[in-house]
Amino acid sequence: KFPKIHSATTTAIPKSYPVVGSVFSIAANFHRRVHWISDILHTVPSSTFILHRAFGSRQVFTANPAVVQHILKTNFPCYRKGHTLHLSLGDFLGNGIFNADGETWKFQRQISSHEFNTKSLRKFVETVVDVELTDRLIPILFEASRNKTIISDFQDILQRFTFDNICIIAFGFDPEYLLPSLPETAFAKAFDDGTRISSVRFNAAVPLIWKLKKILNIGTERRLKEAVAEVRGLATIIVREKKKELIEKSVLESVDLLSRFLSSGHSDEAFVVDIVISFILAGRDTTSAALTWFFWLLSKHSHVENEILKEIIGKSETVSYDEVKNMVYTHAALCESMRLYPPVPVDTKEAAFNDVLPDGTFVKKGWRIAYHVYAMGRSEKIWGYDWAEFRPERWLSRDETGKWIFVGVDPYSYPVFQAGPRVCLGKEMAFLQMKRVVAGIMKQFRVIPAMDEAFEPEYIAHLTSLMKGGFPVKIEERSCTVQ
Ligand code: HEM
Repeated sequence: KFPKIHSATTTAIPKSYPVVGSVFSIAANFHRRVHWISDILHTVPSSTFILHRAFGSRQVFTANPAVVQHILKTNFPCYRKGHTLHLSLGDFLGNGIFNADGETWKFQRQISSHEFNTKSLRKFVETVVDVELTDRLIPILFEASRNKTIISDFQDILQRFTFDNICIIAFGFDPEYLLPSLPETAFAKAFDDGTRISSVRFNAAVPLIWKLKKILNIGTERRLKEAVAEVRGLATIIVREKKKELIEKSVLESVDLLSRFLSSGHSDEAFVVDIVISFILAGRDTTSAALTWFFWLLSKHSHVENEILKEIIGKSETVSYDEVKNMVYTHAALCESMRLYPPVPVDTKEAAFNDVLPDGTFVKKGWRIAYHVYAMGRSEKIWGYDWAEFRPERWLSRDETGKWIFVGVDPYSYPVFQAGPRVCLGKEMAFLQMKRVVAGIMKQFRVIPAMDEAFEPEYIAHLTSLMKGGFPVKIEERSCTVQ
């Protein structure tokens, strides 16, 4: 039993005033907005409510699977990224897939889906992930275990790992961010700032403030401008080099996403840069966040650790692509961990026309509507009385020989990867990467939190989630035995 997971409290829908709506409550809870909205959703019987923002703007929040299915699939044409997202994220993401609707989105989705076919995924695991694991991550963990030093932030190590991985997939460029010296790279730092400031814009209680700061070029808006210039500057250099490389090569040898877009006839630099930036955003902090919480939960649940070890023992030294695919229990444990700590806690759309949700809620054209992944993962209505337990077995059954079989759940009750036509393109890639990393680390090491036994880390989120303050750990070499 794991009782200390953030427990829901009864929280009423905030009071709304003329003109300013619930701006005071929104501002007061801004630092804990994910938990606050989640608590309200657990309190209201319909699991859906309308938040009144300033100047008549409205945002619907829901944790109801039937409503999620309606938004993401049944009435997909109505629920788009929309104006507010486009405006808030546009400076950083341009027209990249995360910020695109209609034909621009369709085109990017079509071309990039080739990057996720079986051949590309196998190559990703057997080259990109394996090399980074063997040459960079394992040596760092080995040094820490041998010298008995504390790794002050394992989350940072995992972020560096996934950043290198995704840059290779997206650009064919290795930023070498995970090195023993843990270098500062201007590109990664600028990327962080760009994401954080864009997310604050999107969630702002009074958007007029960031708009004024932008006009005056001060504070965070000034930093955003610099960060965007840095990210786009480097990305443009890489695009130009890649263009030259593709002219020199008689056949297409590169398999990165950038090469695919350039060879599909798209030479507009700004657009190709947009596409690549969205992919880096998609692939970097999502899997690192998932792995951070996974290793923390694992340290508190020895029976789960043992089951995973049983699955890993007997696999080849560098666990192969096919072996990784078949790690059923580990797959379930990752799903369970992301249920409680989803890498993307809230996802927002905007209504293109008036609509009525399946629960009767009226949605006016232009309103924002968000499905709350975090609240849904902690909903007793969806997961039952034991929702607070970390129990991978809820995703599994046994076949007649006693082997684990994975039993999925309806994606509208578990929209961790979204669902419907815009379901996450990198879902399979993410699982392969995470399972390969888990196997690689757990085969040799135990990851032990270097924090007080009773300390419960805090879940926070910008666009993706984070363990607040980082994850300090000790690393112990494992003699691979199952207790
Ligand atoms: C645990 C890891 C991951 C999680 C939980 C996750 C979750 C999500 C979610 C919730 C969305 C919907 C975002 C939105 O439209 O508002 C999404 C979209 C997307 N994801 Fe992932 N993601 C993960 C890893 C990855 C990876 C590794 C990649 C690629 C390298 C990737 C590529 C994408 C792309 C391209 C989209 C946009 C799809 C579209 O709009 O058609 N994701 N992901």
